Amino acid sequence: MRIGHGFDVHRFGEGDHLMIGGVAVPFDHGFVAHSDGDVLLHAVCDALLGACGLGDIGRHFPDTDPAWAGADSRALLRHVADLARKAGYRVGNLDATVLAQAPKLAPHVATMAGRIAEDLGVAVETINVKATTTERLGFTGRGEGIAAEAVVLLMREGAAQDA
Ligand SMILES: Nc1ccn([C@@H]2O[C@H](COP(=O)(O)O)[C@@H](O)[C@H]2O)c(=O)n1
Ligand SMILES: C[C@@]1(CO)OP(=O)(O)OP(=O)(O)OC[C@H]1O
Repeated sequence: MRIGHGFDVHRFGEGDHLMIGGVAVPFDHGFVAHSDGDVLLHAVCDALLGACGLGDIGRHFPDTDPAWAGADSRALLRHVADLARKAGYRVGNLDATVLAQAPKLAPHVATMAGRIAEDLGVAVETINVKATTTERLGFTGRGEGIAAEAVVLLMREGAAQDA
């Protein structure tokens, strides 16, 4: 078994929606980013890469490379899932938290979990997505941006589910 942790932050800029967990959430700002700025999927990518010992998202998709300008982070996640499979691992479970003062994310977390499950090729029960405010404290609490954390457990392909 291998454990991985991912963390990402994106600040707000102009726009009318936020991409979070592969879902376009209507909002009065967008994210400033090289890609679509999907802070949750970036944290998930980093958790998977970390568990495999494969570095981080910036190593695989440099933000200086025009190939990733405006990239759909679901495509990045599918690529990372493929790397994990090729390294001989499958996802045991994944748990993620989005730190956002606003918008309200509870109505979207089930859809986010479904999209992540689809991209990882696992059952939706394997994925848990939740949200918290930071009680108006810090940069998320001041509404300057959003952070996300993810923890993943990878199993050796062929190992029992609860091993
Ligand atoms: N952006 C957010 C933040 C939180 N929620 C939901 O509200 C619950 C309470 O949040 P606290 O920060 O007061 O713990 C939290 O458990 C989420 O269900 C949300 O939907 N969107
Ligand atoms: C995803 C990548 C690549 O487009 O860029 P951003 O969208 O800026 O995201 P970030 O989490 O800052 O870094 C990873 C990047 O390399």
